Amino acid sequence: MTGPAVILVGPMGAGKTTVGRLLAERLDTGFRDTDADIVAATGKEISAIFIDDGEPHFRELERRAVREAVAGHTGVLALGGGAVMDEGTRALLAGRPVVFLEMGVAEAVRRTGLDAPRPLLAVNPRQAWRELMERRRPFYTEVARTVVSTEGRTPEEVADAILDALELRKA
Ligand SMILES: Nc1ncnc2c1ncn2[C@@H]1O[C@H](COP(=O)(O)OP(=O)(O)OP(=O)(O)O)[C@@H](O)[C@H]1O
Ligand SMILES: O=C(O)C1=C[C@@H](O)[C@@H](O)[C@H](O)C1
Ligand SMILES: [Mg+2]
Repeated sequence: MTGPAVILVGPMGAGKTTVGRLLAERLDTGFRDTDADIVAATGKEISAIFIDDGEPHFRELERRAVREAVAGHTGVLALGGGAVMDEGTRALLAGRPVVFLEMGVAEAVRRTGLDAPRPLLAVNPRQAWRELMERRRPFYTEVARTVVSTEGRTPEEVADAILDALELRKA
């Protein structure tokens, strides 16, 4: 099956973008992120798309961005945190090298508080994150070939764990 060498899924703040970039460097390949593709295509930040156009519109853009990236990218691909909620996207991911980057709520709130605003966590981030994970965990697990914990690991250590889990280390 052609397509990305690694596909990263997981909740906001799991490190898909940070670890994905590192992993692409280690594998000497390209990095692509569907959130960044959507920003580039629309000329708008993700939070602005949510506010101006609504979440359903964002999800439609995301569906298309995932399809294009899975068809056209052979390096490391990070998906938006909510992409796996779409049934067609889950079907597209079947049999591919998908990694679920996992962490607990305390760490999630610490990390997502640090940088870019996440529209879905704007109000009561702790409770919002917990509810989100309850809904999403079965889908992350369903699409994943392997689950890698990001708790207590630096992004470099997470990248190493992914290389081991997918047996991608060069001899
Ligand atoms: N293993 C880690 N340990 C500590 N901090 C981390 C780790 N991985 C990522 N971070 C930090 O957590 C924040 C979120 O990381 P990142 O943006 O890569 O997450 P993401 O999964 O791409 O989130 P989103 O779904 O919102 O795009 C960043 O500030 C990043 O530096
Ligand atoms: O988990 C989510 O639903 C999201 C995660 C981010 O990657 C962005 O795609 C957006 O902020 C929504
Ligand atoms: Mg990201």
